Amino acid sequence: MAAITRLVKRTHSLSSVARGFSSHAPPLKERNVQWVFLGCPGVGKGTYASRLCNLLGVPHIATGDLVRHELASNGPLSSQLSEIVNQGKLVSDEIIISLLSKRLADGEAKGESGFILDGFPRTIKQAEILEGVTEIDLVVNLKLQEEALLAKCLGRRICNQCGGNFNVASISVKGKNGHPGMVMAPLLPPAHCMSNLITRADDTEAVVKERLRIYDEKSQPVEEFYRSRGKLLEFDLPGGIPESWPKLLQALNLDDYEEKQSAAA
Ligand SMILES: Nc1ncnc2c1ncn2[C@@H]1O[C@H](COP(=O)(O)OP(=O)(O)O)[C@@H](O)[C@H]1O
Repeated sequence: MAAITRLVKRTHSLSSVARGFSSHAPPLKERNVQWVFLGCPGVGKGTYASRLCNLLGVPHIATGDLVRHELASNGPLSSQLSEIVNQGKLVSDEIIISLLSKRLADGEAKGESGFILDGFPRTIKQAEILEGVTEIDLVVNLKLQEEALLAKCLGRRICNQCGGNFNVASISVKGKNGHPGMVMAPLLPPAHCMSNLITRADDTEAVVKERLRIYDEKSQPVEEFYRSRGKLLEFDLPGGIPESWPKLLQALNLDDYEEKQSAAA
């Protein structure tokens, strides 16, 4: 705790996060969900978190997107950030908290309520800071067999016009050690995006391997942090989106919710 207090004193980060989050969060029934998505690079946190956000009407806040946005802005942090991100390392807690607190404060000014955080917290220190300022209702830990993770990262493509996320990898993992095999079809872009596809600079084999190593070292302990608080929902992805999405909704008790939403639409 002292270390966090020091971090906070040095960066004033706690007060700025607290400004971003409502410090006196209303009881759960009166506010939207405050969830966290954990999982290795390539697991699909962004895909499932953003689908759930559309369903639940809460913002999808991905710290990786905040970092990429800052990088693209060519602001004072850009060159420092590009070096860190392109080596697959983690950005400092200080920088990430300042980006996140600004995003939360901007959202609050626009009347946003609730969130799904994707890619945060990634260290125990970040988890402790978050715990100090707001209540997290649920932490979803997405899991996928390791063999599929690298292929999924290498297959990722983004349309530089519409911002859509796609995946050109066709993945087939053989069953072993009691795990069933799985097939994941590519998520191909529509024809008009084809010529606009780009690959993230940090989705090269060497950098993805380093990100996976850093996940094991720094982020896996965050799973235990939430497990010990009874907040962790483990979810083994059974395949691609068509197989996984309905099962994830079931696991979250939202299968009815989706039907009601589409009936109301
Ligand atoms: N919470 C965080 N703490 C530190 N660095 C972060 C955090 N979130 C994102 N980053 C930085 O942004 C990069 C991209 O993040 P992200 O898009 O979440 O990638 P991934 O596919 O590895 O989950 C990370 O490799 C890291 O450098």
